[in-house]
Amino acid sequence: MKIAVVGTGYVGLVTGTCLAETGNTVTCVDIDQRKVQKLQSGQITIYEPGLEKLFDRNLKEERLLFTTSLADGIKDAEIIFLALPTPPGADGSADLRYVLGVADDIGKLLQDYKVIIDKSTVPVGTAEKVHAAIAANYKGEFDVVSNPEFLREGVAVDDFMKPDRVVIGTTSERAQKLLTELYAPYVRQGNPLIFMDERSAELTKYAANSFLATKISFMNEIAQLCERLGADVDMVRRGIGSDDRIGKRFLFPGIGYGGSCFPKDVQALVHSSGEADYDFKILNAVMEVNETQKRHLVSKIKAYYEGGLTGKHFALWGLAFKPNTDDIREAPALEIIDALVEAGATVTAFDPEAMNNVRGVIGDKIQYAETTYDALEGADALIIATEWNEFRTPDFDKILATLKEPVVFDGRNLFEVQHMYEKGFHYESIGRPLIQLPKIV
Ligand SMILES: NC(=O)c1ccc[n+]([C@@H]2O[C@H](COP(=O)([O-])OP(=O)(O)OC[C@H]3O[C@@H](n4cnc5c(N)ncnc54)[C@H](O)[C@@H]3O)[C@@H](O)[C@H]2O)c1
Ligand SMILES: O=c1ccn([C@@H]2O[C@H](COP(=O)(O)OP(=O)(O)O[C@H]3O[C@H](CO)[C@@H](O)[C@H](O)[C@H]3O)[C@@H](O)[C@H]2O)c(=O)[nH]1
Repeated sequence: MKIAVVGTGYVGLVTGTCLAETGNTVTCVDIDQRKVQKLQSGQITIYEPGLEKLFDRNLKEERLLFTTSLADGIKDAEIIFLALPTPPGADGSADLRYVLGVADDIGKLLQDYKVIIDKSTVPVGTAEKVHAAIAANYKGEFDVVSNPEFLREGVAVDDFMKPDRVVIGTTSERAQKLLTELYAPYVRQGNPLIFMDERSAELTKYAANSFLATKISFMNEIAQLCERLGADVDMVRRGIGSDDRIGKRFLFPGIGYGGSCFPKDVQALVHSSGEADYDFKILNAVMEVNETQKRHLVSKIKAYYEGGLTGKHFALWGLAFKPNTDDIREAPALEIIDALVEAGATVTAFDPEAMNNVRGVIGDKIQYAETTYDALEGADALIIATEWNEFRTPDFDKILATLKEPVVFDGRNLFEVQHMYEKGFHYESIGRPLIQLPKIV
């Protein structure tokens, strides 16, 4: 099939590349000229494991094309995906200006039947707005479908190629037929294509993200309780996760959820609820708990250094909002940095992929290390903010030998508490017992 993908950011590039991989010809459109030039010249613009190989192959075989011209991009396409940003507005609502702006442009360009698919995360009723924006300028037949994307950064290729499910919101039989054909190679393993109306599909996306965020905030509160009651959240997690009804995944406490989706989507659903005259109480609490959790590790650090943080120097492992991505949107590590610097401390950070992005945003507010161990030079303590695999089995003796004092604040519970104690560390993590060593400060 001939496909256009409008918006070549994270979702657009993964969608375009994975659709080309099964033999479709995909033209990706973006207004960012530099991005398009880079992609045309064969340089991938995001770090996503496994994507580059597919990108190279499909670019070389001319199934994957890039342009800044919407008219050229959609001219021959049967299907147009919108993978445009929907950032939070000042009031928390999803900003639809990009989606509706492009819909308006598409309306001026359409000449024959096409299916316009909304892959962006958008509030209930957006498919109708997109339809109206196109219909204002185009009087022929077309369909607008809500087809939310559930991929996770870091495993996005697998999530797209072998999705748990594909949700398709449309009541048009013609669009259903086309999308059944398009997605056939991806749902071969028996995972379902779930058809529903547009509004339910739009809400499904927000419900999924909000439910997962709720799971995380719930576990962060259990972790808070563990710290107060002398229980171990790792044990509680295993104890409840083995019940199929609860499930093992997304039960990891930490430094709060971040990334480009959960914070904005929970906020947007709360806003939509308000507009529908409904107070979504659970989600308000989920957001409040997350804000508290983002400050929790720094609270522990401040409590440890009774004399204050002025003049203290910290090594920070991890900047990306989660491992296997260079994405730093709403990364909790950035809030930790702000709080430490504000309290008079200095920071040297290391992240395997995200340092360039961080440099672009906060510049020399912190120092950047070449390796995990370089970051430790001259530091009073180590702080862990992202659970990259390479941080999981470090050379503890080297850490002991390099840090000024053997102190580790771990926001991701990477190490065994007992092991750290035996090694001689003062080790604080989230929701687990603290085995007290004599204070060093
Ligand atoms: N990032 C994820 O993991 C993820 C997963 C599922 C769903 N989503 C949703 O998908 C949508 C896109 O997210 P993203 O992370 O890919 O965003 P992004 O910011 O990475 O990419 C958006 C792209 O759209 C381009 N763009 C903006 N205006 C344009 C226009 N008028 N014409 C053409 N291109 C234009 C931008 O230049 C940018 O390259 C959002 O609604 C998001 O909530 C994201
Ligand atoms: O047990 C857990 C699991 C995750 N997180 C945090 O939650 C955030 C989000 O993680 P994850 O969901 O893995 O990352 P995203 O790539 O943002 O993916 C989410 O957001 C996407 C955009 O909407 C959706 O498509 C995905 O299905 C949804 O998982 C990160 O800060 C994680 O550190 C935890 O704190 N504990």
